Amino acid sequence: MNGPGITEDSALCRALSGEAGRAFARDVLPGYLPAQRWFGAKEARIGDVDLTSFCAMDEGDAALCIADVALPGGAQRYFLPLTARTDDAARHRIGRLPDGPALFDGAADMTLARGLLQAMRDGQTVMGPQGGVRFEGEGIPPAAQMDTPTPLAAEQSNVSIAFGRQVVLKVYRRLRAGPQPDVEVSRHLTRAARFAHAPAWLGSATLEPKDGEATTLAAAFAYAPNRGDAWSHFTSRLDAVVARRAGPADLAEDAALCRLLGQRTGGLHRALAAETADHAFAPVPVTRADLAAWTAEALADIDDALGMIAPVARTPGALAAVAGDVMARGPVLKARIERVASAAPSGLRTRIHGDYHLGQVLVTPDDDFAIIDFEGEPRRDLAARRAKMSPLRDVAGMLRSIDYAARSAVLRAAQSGADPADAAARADDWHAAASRAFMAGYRDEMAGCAAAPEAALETALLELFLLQKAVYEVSYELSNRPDWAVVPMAGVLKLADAMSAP
Ligand SMILES: Nc1ncnc2c1ncn2[C@@H]1O[C@H](COP(=O)(O)OP(=O)(O)O)[C@@H](O)[C@H]1O
Ligand SMILES: O=P(O)(O)O[C@H]1O[C@H](CO)[C@@H](O[C@H]2O[C@H](CO)[C@@H](O)[C@H](O)[C@H]2O)[C@H](O)[C@H]1O
Repeated sequence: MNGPGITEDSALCRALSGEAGRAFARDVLPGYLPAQRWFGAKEARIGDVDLTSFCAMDEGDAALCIADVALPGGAQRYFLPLTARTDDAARHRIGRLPDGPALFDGAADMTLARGLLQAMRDGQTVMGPQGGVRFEGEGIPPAAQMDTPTPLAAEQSNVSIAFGRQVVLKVYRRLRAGPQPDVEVSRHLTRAARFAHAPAWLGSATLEPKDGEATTLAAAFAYAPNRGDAWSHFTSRLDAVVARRAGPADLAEDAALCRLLGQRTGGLHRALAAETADHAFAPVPVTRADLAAWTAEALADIDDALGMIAPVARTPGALAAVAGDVMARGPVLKARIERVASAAPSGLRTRIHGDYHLGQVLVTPDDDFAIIDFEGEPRRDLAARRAKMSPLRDVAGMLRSIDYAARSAVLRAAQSGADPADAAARADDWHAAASRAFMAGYRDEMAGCAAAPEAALETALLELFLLQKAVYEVSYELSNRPDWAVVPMAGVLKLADAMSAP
C-alpha cells in the first residue's frame, strides 16, 4: 500500500524514463558524478550512464533513481534520488532535464528525508515497472512527533541526516547487490546479541529490482547522543599534550578512556562471537587454511604497496628518505609475517566491524562510546565485507588509528613552529600509554571468549594485521592525501623496529 506521498509513477518518473532522462544521463551526469566525494572512480573515464527511476515520492516532485555507470574496471551503481525542487537549491543543483525542470540531489532534500522515514515507519511497498522499493521500520516516531531533519557535518561516503536527537537517516550512495552489512550487523547486534553500545536499527528502504538482487538504499538508526567522535576527542587532547598544556590528570583520564574503548571493543567482539542459528553470524573455528590465506593476502598487499612506494623513494622530496627506509625493510617484514601461515590455529572467525577506527566511535556525554558504521571498508567488495574474520583485524585498525592520532598531532605541532623532536617524544609517550590501556581493556573483556586466539597467535596475527593496515594506509594516502603518507610510513618503520627487537 502506498502512502500519500508515494506513487509508482509520476510526470517526473516518465520524463526520466524517456528521451529527456537519457539525455540527462548522457550529457549531465558524466560531468557531475566525478566531482562528488562519494563517487568511487574519480580518475576513471566514464562510459555510458544509465538512469533508472524506480518510484515517485513527495507527490511526484521526487524520484528514487539508480545511476549505473560504465567504467573501465567494471560498472558501478549509485543511488541518485532526484528532486524537481529542493530545500537548498543553490548547492545541490545537478542540471536541467531537457525541456523540463532543474533537478537537484534528493539526498540533500529534507522533505524527501522526511518522506523516506515516514515510508519506513508505515511499512510501505511501491511497485513500478522496473521493480519495487520496500520500506520497513520499527520504533520510528510518527511524523508529527519527529524533530526537524538536519544534514550531519560534511558529506562522507554516504549522507547522514539527524532528526533532532531521535533518528539518524543514512542515505547510501554506492550500491552493491546483496545485504548491506551496516543494516545486517546493526540489526543483529541490537536485536539478537543485545549489544548496548551501537545504535539500534530502526528501518530500511530496500530496492528490489525486477532483474537482480535486492540492495539497501537508505536506513534509519537510533540517534546516539554524543560530543563528537573519538578522533576529534583524542586529537584535540593530543594537541594539548604536545604543547605541554596537559597535566598528569589529563593523561590518566585519556588512558582510562582508552581502556574503556578496549573494553567496548571486546564487548562488540563477544557479541559477534555469540552462538546463533543465523548462518551469516554463526562463528567458525580459525583453520590452517585461514591462516595461510590471511598471510598470502597480506603479502600481496605489501607487494602492492611497495610497488607504489618505490617511485616515491626515487623522487627527491621530503618523503624520499622514509620511503627508502620502508623499501629496505620490505624483505624482513615479509619474512616475519610468513610465520603466521605455519602457526597453530586457535580462536574463532566471526563477523567484525571491518572499518574500525577512532572516527567510527562516538564519545557519549557520560564518557562512554557508541560504535557506528558497520558498512566495512567501502572499497572492498561485498563478499569480503561480509566475510567472517579474525576480530584482531578490528583491533589492529584501532591501534593504527591511535598511532595516526599521535602522529597527526606531531605534524600539526611542526606546522605551527614547535620543536618536532619534543612534540614527537610527547606524542610517543601518549601513544604508548593509550595503546597499552586499549589492549588491557580489550584483553580483560575478551578473557575466556572462544573467539580470542592463544597468546602466541594473537601476537603474530596482530603484527600481520597491523602491517597490512599500515601498507593499505600508505597506498590510500599516496593516492588521496600525499601529505599524510609519512604517517603510515613511519608506522611501518615502527612495526619493523618492534619486530626486530630481541
Ligand atoms: N546513530 C548515530 N547517532 C549520532 N550520530 C551519528 C549516528 N550515525 C552517524 N552519525 C554521525 O554521522 C557521521 C557519519 O556517519 P557514518 O555512519 O560514519 O557515515 P559514512 O558511512 O558516510 O562514513 C558520524 O561521524 C556521526 O557524526
Ligand atoms: O572513511 P573511509 O572509509 O573513506 O576510510 C578511508 O579514509 C580514512 C581517512 O578519512 C582512512 O583512515 C586513516 O586516517 C584516519 C584519520 O583521518 C585514521 O583514524 C585511520 O586510522 C586511518 O586508517 C582510511 O584508512 C581510508 O580507508
